[in-house]
Amino acid sequence: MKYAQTRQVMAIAPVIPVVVVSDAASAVEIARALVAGGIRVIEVTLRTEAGLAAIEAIAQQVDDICVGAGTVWTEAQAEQAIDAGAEFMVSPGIADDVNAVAQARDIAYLPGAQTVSEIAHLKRQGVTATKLFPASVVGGPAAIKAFASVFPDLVFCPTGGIKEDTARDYLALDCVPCVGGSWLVSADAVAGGDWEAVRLAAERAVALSDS
Ligand SMILES: O=C[C@H](O)COP(=O)(O)O
Ligand SMILES: CC(=O)C(=O)O
Repeated sequence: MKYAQTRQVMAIAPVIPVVVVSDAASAVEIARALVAGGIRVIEVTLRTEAGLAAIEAIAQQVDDICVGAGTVWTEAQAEQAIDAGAEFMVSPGIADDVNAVAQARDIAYLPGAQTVSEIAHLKRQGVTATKLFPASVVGGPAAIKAFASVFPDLVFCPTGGIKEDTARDYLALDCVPCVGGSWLVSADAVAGGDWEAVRLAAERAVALSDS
């Protein structure tokens, strides 16, 4: 069982941008803008029809970015995402079938948890890195501190309700190498094709790792 790759993905940038795309062409533009701003990782959710095609397009057309699939719930979705070029997978909660595919195909995987019992379940499955979702609702940095006290060997990628002005509070914790968030790629920027706004948001996100 290899989970080192998950921590490698988490080390790429202080923020994993989570995107919901409506077409593959704009997904490629988003990915290029993120790379131009210094963020070389992107999680494309499978919440839209375009998700898989977007992952494939980014994998084929954008250099120097680690593309992953988010909102992966089923074995079939996991297989399709990896075949499309996903280098990591994310689930908002526990999805044992997806974990099994991740292990079988030796790919990075970040499953979500909200409670101590869910984290304990993931740990029993061999998971050493989990996302906390929705982080702001579950209790924010204070909740992560409490979870870390009983799971000192785990790292977290809190996601959900985190913004540019609150990300540092999470990143200040030793057990949080990165956070996830959709704020870098706003719906307005995508609707207006404002890739410069995405690039600038990515630049500011890179700066979050400055102490
Ligand atoms: O739907 C949730 C996103 O995946 C991440 O949450 P966010 O939009 O609050 O950053
Ligand atoms: C919330 C998230 O990251 C996901 O949908 O996978």
